[in-house]
Amino acid sequence: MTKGLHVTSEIGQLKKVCLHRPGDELLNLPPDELERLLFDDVPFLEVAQQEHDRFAEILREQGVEVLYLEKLVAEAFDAVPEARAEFQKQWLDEAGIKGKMAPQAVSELLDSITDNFEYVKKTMAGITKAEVEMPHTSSVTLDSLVNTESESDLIVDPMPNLYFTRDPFAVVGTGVNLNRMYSVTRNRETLYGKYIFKYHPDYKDVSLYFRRDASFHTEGGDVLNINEHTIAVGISQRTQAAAIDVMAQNMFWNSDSKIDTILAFDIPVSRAFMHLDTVFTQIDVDKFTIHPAIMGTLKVYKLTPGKNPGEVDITETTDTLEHVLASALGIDAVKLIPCGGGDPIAAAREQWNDGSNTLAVAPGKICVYQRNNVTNDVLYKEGMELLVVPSAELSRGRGGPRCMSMPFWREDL
Ligand SMILES: NC(=[NH2+])NCCC[C@H](N)C(=O)O
Repeated sequence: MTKGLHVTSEIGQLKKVCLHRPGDELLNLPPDELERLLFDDVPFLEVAQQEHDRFAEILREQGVEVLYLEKLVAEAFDAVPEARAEFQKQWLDEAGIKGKMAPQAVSELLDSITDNFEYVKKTMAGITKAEVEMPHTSSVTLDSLVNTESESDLIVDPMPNLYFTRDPFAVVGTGVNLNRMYSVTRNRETLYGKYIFKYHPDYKDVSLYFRRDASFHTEGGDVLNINEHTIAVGISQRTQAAAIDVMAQNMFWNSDSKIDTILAFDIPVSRAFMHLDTVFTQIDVDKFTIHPAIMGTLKVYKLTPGKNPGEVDITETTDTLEHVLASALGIDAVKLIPCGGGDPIAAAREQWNDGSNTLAVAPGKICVYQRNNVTNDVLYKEGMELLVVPSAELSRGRGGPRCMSMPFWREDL
């Protein structure tokens, strides 16, 4: 199969996608730390894995090659053995390990894992105190004296949100935004992308349009590929307007990107609408599923290259969502299909469980969560072909089929 990345729409036939199979990180989720770790409940891992395996199988049945994040990182380390030590140093720096002796003890634990695939999964899972042998020499630190209440059984936090591969990086055209993420807990996830796009034989030559050491934060759930020249980006809880300025500079002026229009959608800042793709996703050439709460007039800013190198022109449009999307796609009209079929209670419930967060494998053929039966019924009646993903456990992390996938290759429309 071809090397590199190629994504110029949200709906062109999906050929390759990157997933992460939920792993032991979900066993290390302390119930009293859920909010900080951006989770709403503790999923039952075995069932979450079964559901996820079914999701992957559904994609393979559609002719999609399924890549796993953890495997890509291991392949990068297999290809360039020195990369693992470089990664480990950075991973340790960002792991938030407290105490004098603990970093060394954790490092030794990781070094004892020879197989790169097992090693990568361990760096994702988190590390408990019981797993490392701490030397008995004094390990008192000011932090351990002062913050006695923050004693945790974990030395290193798990990364429970990793199965939402949509967010740490975002493929645009033939390049990628390697994100700096909003939260400390999720920002550690971007390290895996860094090592894939630096060392993996198939992906090391792609252009980066954003970097994880940027001053502003952005996440892939906010980036929608409208066509080869246009992306939509949410200004949201997760993506700052200033991050979009950086993207525009890099895409318009400092790279091989074909993007010459960025539409910045200013959406309300809230947990339920954390990313643009929690309020709408494209499902067909002229159809989107949306959360009704976002309907009506929306502030949208259009960024395009200015006359002189390095200049970006910005205009503000205040138009309906339908008009903005139709003109971006270059078509007469788009149809917005509301989550919950217009019933406010069903809409709120099903949006909470990612009823508007669909993944198109081809125009009109979409992966949806099984539990959102009201919305799914509406989509079915609109003529969509539904690929139904079981969702009792996966949905507890607040992300749906789009959040759980990062397309690496789609056919052009
Ligand atoms: N693209 C998305 N909508 N991703 C959803 C991510 C959910 C995750 N628990 C978070 O808060 O970050």
